[in-house]
Amino acid sequence: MTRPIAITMGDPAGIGPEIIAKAFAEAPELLQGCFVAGDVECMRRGAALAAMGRIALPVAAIAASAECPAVPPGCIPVLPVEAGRRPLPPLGRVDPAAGRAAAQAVQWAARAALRGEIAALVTAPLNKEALAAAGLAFPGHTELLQAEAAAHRGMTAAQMPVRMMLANRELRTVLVSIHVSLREAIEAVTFDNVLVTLRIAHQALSAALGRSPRLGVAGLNPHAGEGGLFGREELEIIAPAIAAARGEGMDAHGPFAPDTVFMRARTGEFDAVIAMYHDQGLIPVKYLGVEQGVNVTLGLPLVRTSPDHGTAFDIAGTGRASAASLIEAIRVARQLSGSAS
Ligand SMILES: NC(=O)C1=CN([C@@H]2O[C@H](COP(=O)(O)OP(=O)(O)OC[C@H]3O[C@@H](n4cnc5c(N)ncnc54)[C@H](O)[C@@H]3O)[C@@H](O)[C@H]2O)C=CC1
Ligand SMILES: NCC(=O)COP(=O)(O)O
Repeated sequence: MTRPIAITMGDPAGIGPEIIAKAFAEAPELLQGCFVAGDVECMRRGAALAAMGRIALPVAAIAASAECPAVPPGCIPVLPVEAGRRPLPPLGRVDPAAGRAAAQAVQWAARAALRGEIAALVTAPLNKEALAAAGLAFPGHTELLQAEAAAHRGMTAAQMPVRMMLANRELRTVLVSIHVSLREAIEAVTFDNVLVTLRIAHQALSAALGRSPRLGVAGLNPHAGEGGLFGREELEIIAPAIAAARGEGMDAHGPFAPDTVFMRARTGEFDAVIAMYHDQGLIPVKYLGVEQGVNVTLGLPLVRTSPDHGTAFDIAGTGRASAASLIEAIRVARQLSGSAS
């Protein structure tokens, strides 16, 4: 039997519940066998927003993921992950209770995936300020999932390196560092971090593509340092890491000027670009359209995807949020987990 896919509710003060309900309404076949890990009342509010005055999809509480197939089509199955009822958090602002609820859903789904109960988890966005306000020490899903997976295997987080990949149908980028200041990100451009990023990207994309991926590596500095005129990280750190990766049999190239390497990948020269820090890699993908991008965590012993956007507090409660990126994330989770719809 195909195992179900859990969609975590995200921060209930944001657009998560609304876009999940829209995904159930707009892509019913793809969503078959999916259930929401979260809160029933938050999902009912999301379903009402998604319906925009029409009849909202019904929300059915389930007690276990195994009950998912018994829920009739056209109904949103929700597995409550927190005991008892809480007041609905206000929409569109940072709220510690909402941050806690979002984190509990992710923790529940991570553990269910690690014990093999679900095929994959697709995470609706959470708000990092709300997560911190709730007292959680993780900057985002990526680090939280890394900690859960490492603990499950009896390892430290450092022993289970993970990387963020953002991808759409034209471009993939894998990041050397994620949620740190730009100053720290520059410090994180080390031989080991670049080589580990190449290894993780190579392994994940080899499995996905069925061949060795062509990896283009961005430089850190303008013009990839212009032979040392604008910085020496390319000469002293990035090029040696690429040479080591090539020595391990990877099809890695660069470092290339960061302002043109994405264009080169998009026109087919590389399967993915290794970006030296968060914004270097995410801006090109997001600029191609927030509705297309999917965030995939590489290096975990589970499948996790997510839309490429955040909680969009500015439009929460207006009914204007697009479910396109979430639907794409569910499609990719199905592909990666081999779970047919
Ligand atoms: N996977 C996740 O959990 C992610 C969480 N975040 C978090 O979300 C919070 C807000 O981040 P922002 O930088 O404001 O980015 P954001 O992606 O939430 O919003 C940026 C802009 O895009 C619009 N937008 C986003 N998603 C949309 C959608 N589905 N339909 C229509 N318009 C949409 C928003 O209205 C806003 O104008 C932060 O706490 C951030 O850390 C950000 C990215 C991913
Ligand atoms: N900018 C992407 C982002 O912040 C998503 O982070 P995560 O929650 O997937 O770790």
